[in-house]
Amino acid sequence: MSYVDEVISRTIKENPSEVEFHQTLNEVLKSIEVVVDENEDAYRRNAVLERLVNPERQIKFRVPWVDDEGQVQVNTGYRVQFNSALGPYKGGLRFHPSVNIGIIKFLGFEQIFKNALTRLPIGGGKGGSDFDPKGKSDREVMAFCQSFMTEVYRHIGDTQDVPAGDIGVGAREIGFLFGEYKRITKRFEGVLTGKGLSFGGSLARTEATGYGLLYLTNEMLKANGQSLDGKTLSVSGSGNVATFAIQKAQELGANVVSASDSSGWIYDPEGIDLKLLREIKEIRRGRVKEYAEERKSAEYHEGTGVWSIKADVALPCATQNELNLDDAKALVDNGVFAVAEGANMPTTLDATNYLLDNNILFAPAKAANAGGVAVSALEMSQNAEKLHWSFEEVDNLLKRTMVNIFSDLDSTSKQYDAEGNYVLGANITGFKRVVDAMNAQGIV
Ligand SMILES: NC(=O)C1=CN([C@@H]2O[C@H](COP(=O)(O)OP(=O)(O)OC[C@H]3O[C@@H](n4cnc5c(N)ncnc54)[C@H](O)[C@@H]3O)[C@@H](O)[C@H]2O)C=CC1
Ligand SMILES: O=C(O)CCC(=O)C(=O)O
Repeated sequence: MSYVDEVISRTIKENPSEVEFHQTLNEVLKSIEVVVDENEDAYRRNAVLERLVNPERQIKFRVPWVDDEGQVQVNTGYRVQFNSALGPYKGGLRFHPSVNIGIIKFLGFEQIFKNALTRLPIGGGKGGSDFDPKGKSDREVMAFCQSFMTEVYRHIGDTQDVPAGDIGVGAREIGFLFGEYKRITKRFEGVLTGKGLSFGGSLARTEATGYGLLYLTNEMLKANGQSLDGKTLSVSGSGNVATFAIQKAQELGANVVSASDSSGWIYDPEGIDLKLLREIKEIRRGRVKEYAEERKSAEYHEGTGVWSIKADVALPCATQNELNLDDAKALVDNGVFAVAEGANMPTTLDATNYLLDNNILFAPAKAANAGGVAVSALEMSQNAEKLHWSFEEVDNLLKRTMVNIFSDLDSTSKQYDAEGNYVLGANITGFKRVVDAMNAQGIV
């Protein structure tokens, strides 16, 4: 059995219920096998893969809070500090009822390589809770965030571990978490990113993941003789990533015809009216169904199925495993020629392989959505020097980062005789950077 296969099977055996973590382990480790084979003796002796797949630290804790009826509720909190070879642990917090240790570990493992791709000094981590902010009052969300921070503050800091948002954690939650950190520690520092602009947040962080996705997609299309101008785009999700992906795609001349949430999806052939969608999602905290009730050109469909739309480019921006093999077949049948992942691991492994086998341009999440964490790292820099940069400065650095990431994927895929396989390009580029740093730092 190869070293990679040994490590995959041992890790699965030791962590049997962590199915999403198994999925990313398979994707990443199988595509870097060629590099591992070249260095097998040294990697085995130094247990490089064993150290890579085992988090440096994982913290699980109780989060008790009081709801509006006076009832005590108890949720579970997690912070997985996966790898600090390149810098302080960095990665978001997810608040969603589906959260468990397997999901946080998959996200944390992906984050290691994503952060490496940005070339910025950030290690990989992730956290969250099975708390569901949906339907909770602001006071309940605050009570939860304060309780969460009461435990997690002792493990984080601006040079140790810097959490941020993810699903269910936006500006409101980051504000509550920051306030509690400051109260407990007496420190006003860049311990979280995605903060409000008046207390250390960076311009363009809110837009960064969605904008970055489009900058990278644009590069991928350009390198393959295509452009976004005049193309039809199907997008899933209607949260932070989807919103700013839609906005930038429209600015680049594309017609975006869909969005979704966990209840269903909308199809609007005249193009998504982003002002209406944002009003429903951000102000009313409503469902995408309301969009179709208010806009004549739109239809609403309950459940899944957003990938059955005829389009040129698809951008999954909702959640993991939202695009399966049947969806991938529908995309190919409907003429989609490019897929770029805004969400983390939205495409199942068999769907990814089907798309690659059918020569669909495919930008994997750890490259395509790295713009968010890249601007988070720029927020850390601004906090460290106690300065604010302009929107244009940050946006230009974001654009440059995404252009560089694509260039790295492209050249690595060519170097390993797999031109156009950006999954392999991303995994090998990220892996080499992390492992070089780990090796230089000794056995830690
Ligand atoms: N916010 C950020 O900066 C980054 C987010 N991501 C990833 O992007 C994805 C979306 O995150 P955000 O937009 O930040 O979260 P969000 O909480 O702002 O929005 C999530 C959206 O996905 C939808 N959704 C959730 N579960 C769904 C399901 N089962 N089916 C269909 N829709 C579903 C929700 O209704 C919501 O519209 C996640 O995979 C996240 O990990 C990745 C990089 C950075
Ligand atoms: O901005 C950050 O630190 C986190 C972003 C994130 O969670 C992600 O890239 O998945």
